[in-house]
Amino acid sequence: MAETIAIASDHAAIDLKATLAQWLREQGHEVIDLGPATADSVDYPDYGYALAEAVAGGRAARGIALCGSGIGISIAVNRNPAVRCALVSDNLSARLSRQHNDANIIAMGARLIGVDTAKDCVSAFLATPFESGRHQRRIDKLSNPAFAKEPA
Ligand SMILES: O=C(CO)[C@H](O)[C@H](O)[C@H](O)COP(=O)(O)O
Repeated sequence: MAETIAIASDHAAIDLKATLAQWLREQGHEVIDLGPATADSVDYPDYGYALAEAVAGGRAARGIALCGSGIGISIAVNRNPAVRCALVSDNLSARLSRQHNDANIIAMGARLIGVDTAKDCVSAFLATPFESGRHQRRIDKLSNPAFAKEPA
């Protein structure tokens, strides 16, 4: 199913961002590229916050966050309470981010994984449904920490 997908990076992942954006468009998805547009050094929070807002505000159904390791931009987007971003590095972690965590953004590190692995992660992220059930209860606790219980 074609979706609107927002994508953002820092300078370290600009080539991977362009490759994934083109590949997703070839599959019929609408891609909102939130930048950066050049390889000049930038700060990942600037782009991560814009990506989080695009997904949280409904402009995009899902998001892809990229930086050198994926760590910095995943921290940035997860500061938005409507975001559940998972840092993934293979097909299984991408699938689990959907099945168990209902992730609406995945983050990947362009300096850590290759293009084929990144595409595999994105394919799994887009194709895998949320399993709900017990996982919904846990996600509810992420949305509202007041639902959480004192650990026994
Ligand atoms: O956030 C990161 C590390 O946790 C990312 O890998 C960044 O892309 C990285 O810090 C950028 O580093 P650079 O030396 O400024 O290219």
